[in-house]
Amino acid sequence: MDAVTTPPRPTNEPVHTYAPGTPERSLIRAELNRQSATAAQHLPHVIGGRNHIGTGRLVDVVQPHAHHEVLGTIRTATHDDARAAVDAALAAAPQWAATSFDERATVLLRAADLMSGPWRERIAAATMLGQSKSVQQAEIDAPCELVDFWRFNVAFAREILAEQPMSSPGVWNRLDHRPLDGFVYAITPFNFTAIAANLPTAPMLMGNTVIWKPSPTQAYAAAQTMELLRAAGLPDGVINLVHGDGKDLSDVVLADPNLAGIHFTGSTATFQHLWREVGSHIDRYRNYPRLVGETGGKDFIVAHASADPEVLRTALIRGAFEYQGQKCSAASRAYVARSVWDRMGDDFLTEANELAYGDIRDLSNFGGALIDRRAFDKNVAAIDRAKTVAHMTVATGGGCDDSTGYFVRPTVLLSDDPTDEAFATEYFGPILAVHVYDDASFDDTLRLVDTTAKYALTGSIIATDLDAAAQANQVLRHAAGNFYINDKPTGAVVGQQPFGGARGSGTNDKAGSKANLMRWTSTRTIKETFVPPTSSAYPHMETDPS
Ligand SMILES: NC(=O)c1ccc[n+]([C@@H]2O[C@H](COP(=O)([O-])OP(=O)(O)OC[C@H]3O[C@@H](n4cnc5c(N)ncnc54)[C@H](O)[C@@H]3O)[C@@H](O)[C@H]2O)c1
Ligand SMILES: N[C@@H](CCC=O)C(=O)O
Repeated sequence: MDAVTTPPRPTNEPVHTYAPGTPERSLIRAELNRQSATAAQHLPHVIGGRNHIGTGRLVDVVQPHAHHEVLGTIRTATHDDARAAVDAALAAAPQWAATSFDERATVLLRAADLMSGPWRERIAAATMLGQSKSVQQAEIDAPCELVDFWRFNVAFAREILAEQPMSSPGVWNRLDHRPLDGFVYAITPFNFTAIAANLPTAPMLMGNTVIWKPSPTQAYAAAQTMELLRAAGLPDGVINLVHGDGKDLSDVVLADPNLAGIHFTGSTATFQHLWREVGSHIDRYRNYPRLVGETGGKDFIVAHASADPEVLRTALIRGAFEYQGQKCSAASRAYVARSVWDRMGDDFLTEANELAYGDIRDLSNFGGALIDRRAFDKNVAAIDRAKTVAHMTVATGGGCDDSTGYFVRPTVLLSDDPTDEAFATEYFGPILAVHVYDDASFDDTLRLVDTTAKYALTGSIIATDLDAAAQANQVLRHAAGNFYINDKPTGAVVGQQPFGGARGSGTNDKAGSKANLMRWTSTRTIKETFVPPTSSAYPHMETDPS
């Protein structure tokens, strides 16, 4: 059992600006140059603490904005690699479960300090190059959100351990927050280095051993994050990093009786596939695997007739087009009252048209490229379809160019039909569908927002009329797990806006919160009776006096 100690009180990691003349600007430039000039390395699996090359298909990991520049190679995990990872996770489990909470937490607190300090530019530059993030977008991801996940999770986990039941005289009740009885499979998306690192490390903090499969397109930063964790003292076999598309890996991992949980972030379709696979194996498992998945979104901004046009314009630009619209939280549908659109629509379209997307090594760019060919093709197809739809106009953008990188211009689709697929389908790119509604139709519009898409991740109401904001807050109660009033629907901060959504957007276990950490512990209740009874008779059984 752990002593009740007090870990350092977390505060959010300060966000650097990288403005001209700042020290961080010179440091990141130097690191971008260094990494760009380094010859591509093979990024091995790390199984049981050992680098493991494997024999699977070789895949290039490239810079999305300059796809001829190869950062590294990975090999897709085979059934043999998967078996080795399962064996390593199971072998490390008893010792890790017996390791005190403080020792487990120390690994993450040290990792957070390394990330905040000496590794800061290295991971930020890797995220920029591998995932095509502007320096500002990399900064709020890794380092900042990742440091926050690690520091806040330690504090939240300590609160969980400290919450104990009441005891009555003569009895001591305790809760033993055990790790799950098996291993956890963490499957992570391309778009956030912080999410990719949080998914294996949250269960690890609670005493579980983990198989971590990052996205192939995030493998470059993931490999460096794994190195950082090892430098912070992560014991061998506690997290086993296995690369690839996950198909062969899942054949083995999902069929293993010791699968105790899946910690997933990615598309709704992939999570549903995994859920079905688990269901088909349900009678094999020793426990019911915990399934935690944060998935897709079709996130909205609703502008009431009282909206401040400048606030709305900024929320739309940042919410829809930062990181090329590749955030699960990105605004991809907007409903704007006609009187407001008349005042800000042209300015908004002009600003969107002028946003600079390009090579993220040029710090003057607002954004970079889409992550890969698949994403590019999906967005091109969506724009091509929109051009053929009678009730829709491509109000700005629509340009696509994959000659050097997977570039799609910020695109606004204006539609008279708010039930069009552009208001319901997640394209995961810089495409915003806008419907301009009559000012008097605010009530109907809110109901439309609630029912058009299957997702419920994030959304915003922009209004200076507080009654209108309150009405939206009420009608859209189930339409978003993260709801914003007079702000963009992106940019949740750990410890401030716990993040996640329901309906088609996931299990809403709120990454970076106590609720999430609770999923990685299997609580045992212990009752100890100091002077136990020695007779089974109860007073009511005594004979009445005659
Ligand atoms: N709700 C959230 O918090 C959140 C956060 C980030 C991203 N997302 C969502 O993620 C999606 C974009 O990310 P993506 O393109 O990486 O998603 P994706 O579903 O294509 O891939 C996610 C991960 O699943 C893996 N995968 C796919 N099939 C697998 C299988 N059979 N076995 C094991 N692993 C498998 C992928 O290789 C990747 O590592 C979007 O839908 C976005 O909304 C959601
Ligand atoms: N938590 C991030 C989104 C993560 C998904 O991609 C945000 O709030 O913008």
